[in-house]
Amino acid sequence: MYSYVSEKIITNEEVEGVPVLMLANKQDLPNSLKVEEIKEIFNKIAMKLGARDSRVLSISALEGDGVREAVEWLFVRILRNKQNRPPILK
Ligand SMILES: Nc1nc2c(ncn2[C@@H]2O[C@H](COP(=O)(O)OP(=O)(O)OP(=O)(O)O)[C@@H](O)[C@H]2O)c(=O)[nH]1
Repeated sequence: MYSYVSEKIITNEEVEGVPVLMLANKQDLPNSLKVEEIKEIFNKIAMKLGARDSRVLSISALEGDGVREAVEWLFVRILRNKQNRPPILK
């Protein structure tokens, strides 16, 4: 169900070309879904995204692990987006 919904959202033509960052949170918990398992689910969706820039990162919001890397990944894409996808003024 979850992957069906996220697939419907990120393959929608209105978000075509928009980078996708999937965060595998709660990695500090022993029973959390591991990043490899999440990648397995996500890779099936990523195939439908073609050349879309996408990444799965392991984080723990509680302990802060991986948060900086995630924010930096987004920061770089936001800067690029400003040049490549300027806002449509209505
Ligand atoms: N152990 C751990 N707990 C976390 C982490 N991130 C969030 N939580 C806890 O998960 C609970 C739900 O967090 P919310 O921010 O409300 O997230 P949510 O999307 O509403 O709920 P979830 O489905 O649990 O993600 C809170 O008690 C958070 O403290 C994490 O990285 N590690």
